[in-house]
Amino acid sequence: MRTPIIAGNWKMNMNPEQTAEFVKAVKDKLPASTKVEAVIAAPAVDLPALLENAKGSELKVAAENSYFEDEGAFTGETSPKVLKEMGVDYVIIGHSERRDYFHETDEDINKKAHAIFKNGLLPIICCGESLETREAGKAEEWVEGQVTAALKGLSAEQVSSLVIAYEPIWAIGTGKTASSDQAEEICAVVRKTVAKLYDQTVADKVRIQYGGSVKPANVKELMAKENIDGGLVGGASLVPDSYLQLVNYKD
Ligand SMILES: O=C(CO)COP(=O)(O)O
Repeated sequence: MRTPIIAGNWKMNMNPEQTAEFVKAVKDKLPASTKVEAVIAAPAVDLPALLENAKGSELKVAAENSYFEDEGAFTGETSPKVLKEMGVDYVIIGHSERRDYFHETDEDINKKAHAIFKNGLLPIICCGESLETREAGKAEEWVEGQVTAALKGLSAEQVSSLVIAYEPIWAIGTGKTASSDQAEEICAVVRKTVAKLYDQTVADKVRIQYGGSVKPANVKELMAKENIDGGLVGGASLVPDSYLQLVNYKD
């Protein structure tokens, strides 16, 4: 019922030429978007190359961040209104790297979610605990808190259409994947939180990704879990062959 969604998050890697090369290498080998949605989230500077080369293909395009205002004196920020005009589909918000290095708060992330919907885009909202929080036995309540704060004021219809990515910080770029059971456990908490805030119908519609050292070798096991509907993939999404193995995990 929920269409799986595998998104590469390139982070601050790749330039426009590499972006064009990548898309040319994958565009004819992607699954139908009704079977698995294949997404690439690229740095803002690469989005024109990504959009241009992905035209007419099954590839969906995401920005890695956007601001909560449409325009104005906000030096260095990216307008969600312009992202929509360009043809972008999704925007990642609340990635742990943005929370940690750029001090983004739950409130900022919530404002960004509203701005993204206002402009007709869909957010991929990230959440996830640190190793310290996990070891203190507080992962579930931490993630529940982040999800609750991010969704504040959004309608049931909006929440039904968005994506939440559970990315335990200790598993990002470390090669340490959460076991599929650990990932499933917290993804189930995310869904339960949505059910508590809205209702079970909304919770059954929201798509939940796992992120943190996802690779071709573990994608099938993760995707087999009941509450995992997709992956948000860093390192393994930078190479066409590995990206294609991920999005074609059903074959
Ligand atoms: O942060 C991530 C995706 O947003 C995960 O990165 P890695 O897949 O490189 O661990």
